[in-house]
Amino acid sequence: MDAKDMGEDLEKVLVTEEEIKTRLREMAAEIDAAYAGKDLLLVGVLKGAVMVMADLARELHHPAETDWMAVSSYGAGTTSSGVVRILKDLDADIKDRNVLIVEDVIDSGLTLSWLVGNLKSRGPASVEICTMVRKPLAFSVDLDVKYIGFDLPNEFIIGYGLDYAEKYRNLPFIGTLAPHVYQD
Ligand SMILES: O=P(O)(O)OC[C@H]1O[C@H](OP(=O)(O)OP(=O)(O)O)[C@H](O)[C@@H]1O
Ligand SMILES: Nc1nc2[nH]cnc2c(=O)[nH]1
Repeated sequence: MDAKDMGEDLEKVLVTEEEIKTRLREMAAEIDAAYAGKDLLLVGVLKGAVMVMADLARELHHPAETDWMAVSSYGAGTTSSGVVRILKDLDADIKDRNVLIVEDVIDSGLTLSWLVGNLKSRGPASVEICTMVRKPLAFSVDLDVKYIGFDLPNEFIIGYGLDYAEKYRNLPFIGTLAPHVYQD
């Protein structure tokens, strides 16, 4: 899917496919350097992180392992509540392992705050966070995010894994939707 396929539904592109590629390469280099000679388990948070995980993992030179979690936050519509439920847990035991959580977006930060606490209670050697997008609300929670693709304004974004009603995850860029899409 591309901008052409969106017709009038696309409002604007915020981050292009090329910008995502370049930034991922830079982030992968930082991660390679930080974990050189160390064990590394990438933990993707379904479903949004599928694209970041696939592209980041292939940019890494590190022979990192991958695992997945699916969580659901009880919230109405597009808001997060901070009450999180595990829908799919990790296959791996993370005791004494270096865990890097891979996310598509940190918005309120509530999902990640909960997830970091949950994973730390399992006795890992370390837990760090990598996200493609951070939004400004996340500054109000105490989250140390080591690797950030882009800081974007407080708008609802779609593409590159991010959905609206499960659609638009397969766009190669990050953008916003025209208001009529929400009203239809
Ligand atoms: O910082 P927060 O406000 O808590 O929001 C961030 C969460 O929202 C998105 O997931 P979503 O619940 O939309 O699920 P999905 O990845 O399956 O689309 C995203 O992948 C994060 O997990
Ligand atoms: N698609 C999408 N999901 C989100 N979850 C939290 N913030 C967002 C956002 O801006 N877009």
